Formats: sequence, structure tokens, C-alpha cells
Amino acid sequence: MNVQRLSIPDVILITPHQYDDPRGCFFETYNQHRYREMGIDATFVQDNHSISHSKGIVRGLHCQLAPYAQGKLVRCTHGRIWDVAVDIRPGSATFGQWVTSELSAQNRAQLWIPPGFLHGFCTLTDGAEVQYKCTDFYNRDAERVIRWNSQKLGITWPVSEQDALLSDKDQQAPDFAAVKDWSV
Ligand SMILES: Cc1cn([C@H]2C[C@H](O)[C@@H](COP(=O)(O)OP(=O)(O)O[C@H]3O[C@@H](C)C(=O)[C@@H](O)[C@H]3O)O2)c(=O)[nH]c1=O
Repeated sequence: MNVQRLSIPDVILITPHQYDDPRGCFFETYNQHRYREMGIDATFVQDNHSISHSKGIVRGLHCQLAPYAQGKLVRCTHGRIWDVAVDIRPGSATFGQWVTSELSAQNRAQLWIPPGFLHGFCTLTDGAEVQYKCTDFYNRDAERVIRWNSQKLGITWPVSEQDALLSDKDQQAPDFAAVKDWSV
């Protein structure tokens, strides 16, 4: 298993060890003991499976406010995605900074995004499936949505504004700069 802390060190990129044999391969996608050893002291209560049908679909940026903030362990099980996490933890030295990683069915990589981050992704292939474990339950009222290409954040997405496909909710989301209360 390869464990890499990103430029925001609480965000961790994990590549499980893969066991290959003539039948195919095997790898663990979550092991409480091993993940706790690397600093992911989380209890997961909900698993999500998201299917996107084309390239250039953007989901995000989303979070849930405290006390419903969710940590997420994200992986891509079909196709490729470009995954983004934005630090919105009050008082954090890296507040407003973001990290990205390419997750794919091929590279098996997982991104651990702790509570207190916005999350979003863009599909890089025609068809992508994303599965993620969450540390808290979905709560529509606690959800906050921020514009994916917020000028203030300056995230370099792999898709243009014209080509990006978004939900109505994500299209109408406010800019990061417009939000004054980040009590997540
Ligand atoms: C996220 C979620 C949505 N839903 C419902 C609400 C809605 O009717 C439908 C689609 O929801 P959304 O449009 O919010 O789905 P989506 O845009 O895929 O939202 C997700 O985006 C990524 C980036 C995340 O990080 C997730 O936490 C989640 O916010 O599914 C649930 O029932 N449970 C859930 O956990």
C-alpha cells in the first residue's frame, strides 16, 4: 500500500497493494486497522455510488456543515476522474487551498478527504463510476454548495466552462468569496 500526504497533509492519497494471479487480482479497499495506522481515524456510516455518463461532468463543490460534516474516502471504479478537495476548516493554515488527484479504475487510487473540506470531481472519460465512504449521513439541510470554478479559488479544472456539464443546483451555486460563515 502506498500512502502519500498531499500539499494539504490531512488529505491522503492511498494506493492499495494489489495481488495479481492468473485469475485476476485482489486488493483491499478499506481496512480499519491499516487506515487508522495511517491517520484516518474515521467511522464510516454511509457508502455512495455515483454514475456519470459522459466526459466533462462536474459534481461539486459540496460539503455538509457541522455537526454533519462528512469525511470521504473516494475511489473511481470505472473510468477516470479528476478529484478536488478544498480546505474550509476555520483557522486552518491552508484554508481556501485545494488539492487534486486523478483517480481511476486502473490506478486504484483513493483520496481521503477529512471533514471540513469541499469536494468535487470532473469525469475524464465517457462514463465514470465513483464510490465513496462517508463518516456522516447525508443531510440535505446541512449541505452547502460552492461554484465549481469560483474565481477566488482558482481551481484549474480539466474542462472549460462551455463544456462542463453540471446539475442545476451546482450551476446556481455562489462563489467561494460570497460565503462569510465557514463554521463547518
Ligand atoms: C449525496 C446524496 C444525494 N442523495 C440524493 C439527493 C438528490 O435527489 C440526488 C442527487 O444528489 P446530488 O445532485 O447532490 O448528487 P451529487 O451532485 O453527486 O452530490 C455529491 O457530489 C459529490 C461531489 C460529493 O462529494 C457528495 O457528497 C455529494 O454531494 O440524490 C441522497 O439521497 N443521498 C446522498 O448521500
